[in-house]
Amino acid sequence: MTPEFRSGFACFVGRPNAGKSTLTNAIVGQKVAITSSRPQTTRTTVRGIVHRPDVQLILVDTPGLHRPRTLLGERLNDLVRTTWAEVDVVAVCFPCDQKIGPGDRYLVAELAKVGRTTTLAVATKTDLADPQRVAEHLLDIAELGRETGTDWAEIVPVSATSGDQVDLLTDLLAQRMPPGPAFYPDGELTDAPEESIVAELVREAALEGVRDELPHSIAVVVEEMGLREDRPEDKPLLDIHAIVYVERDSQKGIVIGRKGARLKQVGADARRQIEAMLGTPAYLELRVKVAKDWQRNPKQLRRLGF
Ligand SMILES: Nc1nc2c(ncn2[C@@H]2O[C@H](COP(=O)(O)OP(=O)(O)OP(=O)(O)O)[C@@H](O)[C@H]2O)c(=O)[nH]1
Repeated sequence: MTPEFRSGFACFVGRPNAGKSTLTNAIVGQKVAITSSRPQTTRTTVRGIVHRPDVQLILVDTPGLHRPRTLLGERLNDLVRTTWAEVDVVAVCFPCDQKIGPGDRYLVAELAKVGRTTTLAVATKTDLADPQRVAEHLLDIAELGRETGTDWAEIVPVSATSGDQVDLLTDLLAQRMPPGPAFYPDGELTDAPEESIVAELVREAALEGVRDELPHSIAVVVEEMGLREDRPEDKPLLDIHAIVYVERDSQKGIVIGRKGARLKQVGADARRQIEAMLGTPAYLELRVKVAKDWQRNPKQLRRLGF
């Protein structure tokens, strides 16, 4: 008898910078979610899809949960909680290079309130800690489970960067998917529309090297995207017009740079990534606009897709 097909959803949660996006990418085997060394990079729920002969595992990448200070912050937290309630497995990431802290406790306690999904603990970034420290970290995670009444289905150490134990984690997640038919066609790796992937790649490039509060002020919207007409079939060109939004005039200057140098670099970096991701040469036009205090303004948030 062939085993029953399984299919379901899992998500990684954890404090900002815990390595959730990198782990999603490592499991899917292709760049799907954007990553950066800056916390709170992830804003949208991007799915990565793992296809196996007997299982389909859909990974949902959520923003970090934090104490909300703006309307955007509140919306993000709502999005996180909704995701927790809907998925089959939640995997909490605890980076090995950092001690368990109040942020982790808050998150696990909040997660315990949702209380219906299977929870796994993942000790991420094992390559950054020596074995002794990893062992201590695993004990701390177990202790946190006892404190919060969380019954970890597994505690798995992994390194997304070196790939160590990534396959094991994938197996453990896959095993916990419920029986059911596939949700997505074979071979599809993400259901994020191409426009949103492109917008995220532009945002990722724009975040490179900016400091302080500016990273949180940047949002990108793709206004128009389509294959240029009058091109020979074997030489397609994708035209993309995107807008980089900031919150204040002063930030506009920073993003554009001296004589437009920074924006040009951002465009070149993003275009390379877009071409690699979509497999088509692209022409990318970027403009920078100010959307005053968009993180606090409901109308602006809607326009920017939140
Ligand atoms: N050495 C090492 N670095 C890692 C590993 N996983 C992630 N990182 C780095 O940690 C940083 C944060 O990784 P992300 O995957 O963006 O973290 P995240 O949890 O998705 O972050 P947010 O979206 O901000 O919540 C990046 O600089 C990654 O390169 C790992 O296994 N080993």
